[in-house]
Amino acid sequence: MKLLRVENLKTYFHISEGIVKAVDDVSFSLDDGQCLGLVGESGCGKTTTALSINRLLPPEGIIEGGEIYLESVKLTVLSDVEIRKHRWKDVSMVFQGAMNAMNPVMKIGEQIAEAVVWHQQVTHQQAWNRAKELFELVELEPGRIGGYPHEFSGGMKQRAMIAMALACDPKLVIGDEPTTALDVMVQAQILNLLDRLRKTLKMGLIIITHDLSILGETCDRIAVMYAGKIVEIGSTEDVYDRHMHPYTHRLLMGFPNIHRPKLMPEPIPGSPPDLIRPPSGCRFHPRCDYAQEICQEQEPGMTTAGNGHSYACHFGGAFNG
Ligand SMILES: Nc1ncnc2c1ncn2[C@@H]1O[C@H](COP(=O)(O)OP(=O)(O)OP(=O)(O)O)[C@@H](O)[C@H]1O
Repeated sequence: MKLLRVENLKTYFHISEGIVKAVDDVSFSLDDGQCLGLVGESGCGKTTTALSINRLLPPEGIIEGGEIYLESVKLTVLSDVEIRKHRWKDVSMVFQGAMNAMNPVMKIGEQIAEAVVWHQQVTHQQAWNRAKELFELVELEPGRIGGYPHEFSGGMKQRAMIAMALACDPKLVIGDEPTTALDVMVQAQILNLLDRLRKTLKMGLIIITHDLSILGETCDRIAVMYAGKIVEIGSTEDVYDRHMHPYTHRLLMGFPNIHRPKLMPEPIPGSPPDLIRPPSGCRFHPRCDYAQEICQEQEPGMTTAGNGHSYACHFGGAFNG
């Protein structure tokens, strides 16, 4: 059975300037134990997708259409009280920058134990024992459990945040930019840790990032988002080596790549569009080197390239010459 199914999700923010179509008809799924990378530039709707799954949207954010299923539970129809039973226990999130929001005057171990008490009916002693188990699970030195946040490096704090997310043995963990503030070596260690945990705990994992180049070792599949839509999705190999969407191509060119070490990273000219008034047709057309008239006029549907690989482009693969 699929662990997660997101079907035609539309999440819009209603603000005084208009309606921000942050997630606009997004579909993807995740098998048990699988890791999916959700990638795209800032503002393309990645976090809104994750917050929709967890139903943690601010009041102006409304799920206007589509469904989200966790196994057979339709998360989109649950009341606020019902969804709380699933948060942390079934789906938990490691939030962007959360490691900087730790309580500076509380021992890290106590902060993990507090997360356990918050979500499970256990005594303080049981919570402390669980915190010790979680501490070891995320490969922090047991002797450091009485330390304070300022005594921990960024990578160690991020491990502690992951321990909190695992407090209730979730079926799915969503890491929103879990490595962004960390240096390259520590980034790789945290991604390896998440990958190991996913395999030992048999949980699903979604990694949200703007950096497509970090997902290769960890993810089974990658979904590329642009301006509120998934523009390409497929196995990691297909997205890296046989991608068809010009946006995926430009994202890959934007980061240093061990396969083409002599080439300098090239940023994508321009910036993602305003999602209150997105461009007509293909939303990427104003920034696309291969755009033709049809791209302004018609939104491309998803073209299937086999093996679960599909892309939304009228001229898929045009950059190959
Ligand atoms: N509370 C809000 N009110 C209005 N617009 C919002 C709100 N939250 C997000 N948005 C808008 O929704 C769009 C998608 O934002 P989102 O944070 O989901 O993107 P993202 O890809 O996760 O980017 P980042 O990596 O910067 O978090 C953006 O245009 C953003 O400005």
